[in-house]
Amino acid sequence: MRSVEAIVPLKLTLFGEHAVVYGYPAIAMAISETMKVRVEKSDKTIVSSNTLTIGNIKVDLDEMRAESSQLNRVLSYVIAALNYFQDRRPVHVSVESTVEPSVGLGTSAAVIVGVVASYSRYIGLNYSPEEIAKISREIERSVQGLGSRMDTYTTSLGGLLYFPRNSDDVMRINGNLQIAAGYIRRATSTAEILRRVKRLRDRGHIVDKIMDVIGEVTELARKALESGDDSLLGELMYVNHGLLSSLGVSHPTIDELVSTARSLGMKGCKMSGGGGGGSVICVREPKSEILLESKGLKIVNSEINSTGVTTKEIN
Ligand SMILES: Nc1ncnc2c1ncn2[C@@H]1O[C@H](COP(=O)(O)OP(=O)(O)OP(=O)(O)O)[C@@H](O)[C@H]1O
Ligand SMILES: C[C@@](O)(CCO)CC(=O)[O-]
Ligand SMILES: [Mg+2]
Repeated sequence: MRSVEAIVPLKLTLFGEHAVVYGYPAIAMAISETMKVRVEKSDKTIVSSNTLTIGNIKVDLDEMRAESSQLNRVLSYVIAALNYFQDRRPVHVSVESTVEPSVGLGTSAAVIVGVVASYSRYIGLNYSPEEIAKISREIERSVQGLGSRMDTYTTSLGGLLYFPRNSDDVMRINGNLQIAAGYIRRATSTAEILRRVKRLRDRGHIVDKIMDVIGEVTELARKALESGDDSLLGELMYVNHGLLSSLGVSHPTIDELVSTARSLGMKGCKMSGGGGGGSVICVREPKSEILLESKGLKIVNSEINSTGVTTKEIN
């Protein structure tokens, strides 16, 4: 076999981001916006990507020098995913993404899941989606230091998923939600925002109280999803957004968007993912994409993806 291509869905966090890192519940959804990761036979280990901030790069990992710290940071998830495998063969890893990196859509998780899924199949391992999720979760945590299982599990397994409180379980939610989503570029990474939240939490108990309320909002949202109550779900999005804003993880443009949506009587919007800019979701209605675009957000395909990561061999 010459190569293996993985198609990985990106994800949106519906409720509970940041709090989930500390054991509170969360809800996320895999979406129809996807990333392709291809592993191909090569003489040397090379990584190329069409979307990284340093341009359309091609890097020879075997010759990459340690002092290249910018490169190291940008490629850290790909490198960690390849290094997970003891059976290291020279390959060309190419990442093709329709969205920019680090926009709150789980791009870090998608890159890892894509490499783990395609490389494992390339060397003849037959991992299940659950195994890919578990391995990818450990890789993401090893790079970021902090983080939950949410993004790696959602991009591996697909669907609308509920992550229960203080547990390693993942449950599928039997519900349907039409959402509109978009993103603005951000200057910072989720890893950096996670460190900021941790510093804030280490300074006092108020953060745990806020996260506790986020947890309660998430539980109510799960019930609203199951009963198809979009108007309650939308209200809960506004509340969750306000709580995230109080943790300092939002962004002026996004706060303004959410507050404009509320004053226009729209059902509900919130930031989604790590924050500091990045993604926004709204309960889908005729005005929602117009509002997102009017504030400069790039719209993403946000239909539900139910398959999770898939791979195919190319001969
Ligand atoms: N196309 C890509 N090619 C290679 N690496 C990528 C690509 N896209 C993202 N990454 C890696 O993921 C990092 C971004 O991860 P980060 O967690 O900050 O964003 P995100 O996963 O989109 O957001 P969130 O975690 O909030 O959902 C990049 O710095 C890079 O290391
Ligand atoms: C901010 C966070 O909760 C979601 C990022 O998409 C981080 C994590 O769960 O690992
Ligand atoms: Mg990430």
